[in-house]
Amino acid sequence: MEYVLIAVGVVVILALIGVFGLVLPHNRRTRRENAEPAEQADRPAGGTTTATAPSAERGAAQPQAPPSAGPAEDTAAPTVEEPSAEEAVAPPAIETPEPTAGRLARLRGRLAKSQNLLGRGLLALLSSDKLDADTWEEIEDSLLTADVGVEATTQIVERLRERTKVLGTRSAGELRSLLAEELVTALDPTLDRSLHTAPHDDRPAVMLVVGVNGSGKTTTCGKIARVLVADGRSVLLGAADTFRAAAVDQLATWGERVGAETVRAPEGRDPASVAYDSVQRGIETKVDTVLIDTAGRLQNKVGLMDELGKVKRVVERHGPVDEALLVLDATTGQNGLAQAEVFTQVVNVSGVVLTKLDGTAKGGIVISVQRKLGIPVKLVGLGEGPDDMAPFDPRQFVDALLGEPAGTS
Ligand SMILES: Nc1nc2c(ncn2[C@@H]2O[C@H](COP(=O)(O)OP(=O)(O)OP(=O)(O)O)[C@@H](O)[C@H]2O)c(=O)[nH]1
Repeated sequence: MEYVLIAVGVVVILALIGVFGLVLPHNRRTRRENAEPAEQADRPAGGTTTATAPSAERGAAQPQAPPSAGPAEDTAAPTVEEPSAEEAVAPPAIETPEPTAGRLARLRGRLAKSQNLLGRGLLALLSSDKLDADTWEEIEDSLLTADVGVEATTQIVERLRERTKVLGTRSAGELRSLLAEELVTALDPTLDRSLHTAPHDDRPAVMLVVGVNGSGKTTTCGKIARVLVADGRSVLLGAADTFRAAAVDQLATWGERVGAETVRAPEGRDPASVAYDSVQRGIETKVDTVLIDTAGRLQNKVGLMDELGKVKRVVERHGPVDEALLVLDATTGQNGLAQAEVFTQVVNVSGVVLTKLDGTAKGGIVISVQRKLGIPVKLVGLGEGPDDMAPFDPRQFVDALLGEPAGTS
């Protein structure tokens, strides 16, 4: 009997070992098998995306992950972002933009970097005990470093030299006003800097916004819409930058914030037709101004310029473009200027918007842009905030650089 019980026990133990021996390895295998395709998926999928950033590779391997705001947005298969039920019903709060008058004075602190180099730096040099050759050289260097450009620098220095010689006493107040006068003259205060945004009898004014990508074009369109709304105009936005879905969404969001409609089309659609439809819609809804954001990819210059030319021609079937604004990034300095000239060959640029002046000490770029292109700077961008854009005024700008006029010393 004992032998029978022992035999039964052995059989039971062997049976249990058999069961776990099969089950446990199987579980381990299952996890590994599950893991393997995911690991493998990383490799080929990462290779097919255009972006090389790791985040883009992860995005491809994990389709359930939310779309990142990084380079993955540029891939050929955009994620359709359906608004949630809440977003769909919640009416967007309409904001009241700040009035434009006095914005440059209010935002003067944003010019801190240029104030140091062009303002305080030059004033300190001019106030030196001896205005000898070395000091004049330093003054010249400061102007060149601030991107004023060779021609304008030579002119400013020559005139300052002459006038300080004629002027016997050199008080701080006198030097400040001398420098201010020369800088204002270099900025040509006689240029027409008004924005042509008044509607015609039968159609809205049309404004085209052009420039290389990353210069701040879409942001600028949004800020200009706010400037126009603040000045009492009704606005419609045309999202003709159909290369980047995110740019279209970005523009629509700017529009919603000030109650402006945005005409948009699926990614990749002909920008000229979006631009045409925008003006058509503007005529139907009787808005004052239609503001059209365009694409600025420079990888293929000929293609881009052909496209821009087409946008302009097609829009002009409704009537002439009233304002073509070229957006330039102030931080790119003289390089940006070379790119800018290409745009002026295709579009009759009527004004420049100089963005990111808050991020550079090279505020003198305003002078060289105007000289080189022969086009007035009409607006300046002074930050990322929605109302961080100001109409450009040479005197206010120079006052902001030099600080309040000093009392006589
Ligand atoms: N500091 C600062 N940043 C700015 C200013 N204007 C725009 N930007 C920033 O510049 C970046 C690029 O702006 P976008 O408006 O997307 O540029 P874009 O030219 O439309 O670029 P694409 O749509 O790729 O063609 C954003 O981060 C903006 O917030 C400015 O005046 N100052």
